[in-house]
Amino acid sequence: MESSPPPAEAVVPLKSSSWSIYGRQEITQKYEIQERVGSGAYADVYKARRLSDGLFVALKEIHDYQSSFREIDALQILQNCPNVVVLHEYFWREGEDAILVLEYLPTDLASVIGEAKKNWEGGITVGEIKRWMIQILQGVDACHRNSIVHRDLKPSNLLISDEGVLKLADFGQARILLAPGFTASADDLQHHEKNAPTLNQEGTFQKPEVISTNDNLSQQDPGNQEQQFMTKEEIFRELVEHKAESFAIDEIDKESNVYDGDTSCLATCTTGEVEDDPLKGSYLYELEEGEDDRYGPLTSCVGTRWYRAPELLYGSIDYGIEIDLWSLGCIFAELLSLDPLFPGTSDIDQLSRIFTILGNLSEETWPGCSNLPDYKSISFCKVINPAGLEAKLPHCSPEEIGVVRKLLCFNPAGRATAMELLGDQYLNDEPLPVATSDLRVPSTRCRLDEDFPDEWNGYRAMGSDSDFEDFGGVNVTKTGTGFSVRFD
Ligand SMILES: Nc1ncnc2c1ncn2[C@@H]1O[C@H](COP(=O)(O)OP(=O)(O)OP(=O)(O)O)[C@@H](O)[C@H]1O
Repeated sequence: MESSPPPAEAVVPLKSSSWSIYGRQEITQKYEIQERVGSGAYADVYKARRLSDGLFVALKEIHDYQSSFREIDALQILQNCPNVVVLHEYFWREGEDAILVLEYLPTDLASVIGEAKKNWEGGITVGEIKRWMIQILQGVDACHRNSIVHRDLKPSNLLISDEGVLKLADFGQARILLAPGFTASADDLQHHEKNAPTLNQEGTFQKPEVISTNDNLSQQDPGNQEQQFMTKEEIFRELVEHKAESFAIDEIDKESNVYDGDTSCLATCTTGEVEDDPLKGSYLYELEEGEDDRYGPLTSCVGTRWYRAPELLYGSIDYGIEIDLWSLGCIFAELLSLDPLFPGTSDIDQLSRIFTILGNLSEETWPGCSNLPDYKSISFCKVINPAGLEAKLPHCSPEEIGVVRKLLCFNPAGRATAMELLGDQYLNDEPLPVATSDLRVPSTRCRLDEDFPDEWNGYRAMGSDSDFEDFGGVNVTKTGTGFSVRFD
């Protein structure tokens, strides 16, 4: 707990009395607001000090009902996970924005990568990379074991404490894939967490939980008594059932006009772009005249394209935890190379970049992919010689590339789970992961717009989907059934 006041320069309040949070008496009675630290698509985040004990917190004011609901729900379920941001309390009344009181985390993985690229000779060491990976995997594993799919994993949503502890944050797009008959009471969830399976040396899942939160992976507690094993197939079967249940919930949401933040590539267009969108016919939820569009899909998911799984780019609404695993592959590649792996400027450009490296998505690489909603609307010319991950990760060892490859598999069922990767030989081989306390942590958050203007332009462009002028090296033509993309 922080008790002493921060250095003067850290509290220079970037304040405006017009901030709506000042109108919330229940907040100002308990917290002293210090500065605004971030603004996202749905929320403003402030650094504040709890008056009772001086603890620094982040106040997240969420302007969207659905996001508030999702974030609170997910964080309550994950409250005991050391690699997920702590929700201290929340304030939410009918007709008002929700305010979440979160633990304050001064930096994030995007800043580590930015700092390493700019100032660290030799980049991030292998031992550091492994420790970051382990922490990310433990956070993602906790989500997935609780049937939560995060849906927006990216380096800037992986927040980091001064001590180097990494925590998953921004659960505004998370979905809880409920098991039939599973009610998420606090007791159930603690029990679920405690008894969740983990991977053992033989590649089967073992109960109860033995993954250590200690620094040394090899010091896991061997003393578990109960020996129940589940195969990967059994775990996936369970998750497929959860997926079906979740889909039913999406339908219910739709009927009650509480829209899901659709994560298909189409969801990233702005309203003005809809008319020009080649895949317009596939929009999931088109607004009726006079309908409230606050929760509509058209503004959701902006800013996540670089980490988005191919099935989402092709408009899948029948997906599960595997979309997070694709994002993990992109994040790990970025940790290794310090550059985003697939920095697409539009969704079609995103797919083009993926295919240029990995080869085309086809029935051979993923049987059944031709049933994806937008698969037939757009055809990509065959990439004769895919460049391969080696071309994007030229300084990486085969083992490092192997870890990324296990995640960037077209067929979602073929992607390694977080549990499996935690047991991966790569993480247990020399050089071993450094201790968390030995990780280098930047003292501030990297401002992408200031530190990396080129990348920032790319991030900004992520909001637009239909701008064919953005295509570099890709030729798009209209066909009878949709569009065809040729690589120049
Ligand atoms: N617990 C926290 N501690 C410190 N800063 C935080 C915390 N949570 C969020 N922030 C900052 O606020 C920014 C916006 O928060 P967040 O990503 O949760 O909101 P969002 O509206 O869902 O964003 P996005 O549009 O990126 O998805 C983050 O990028 C981060 O800089």
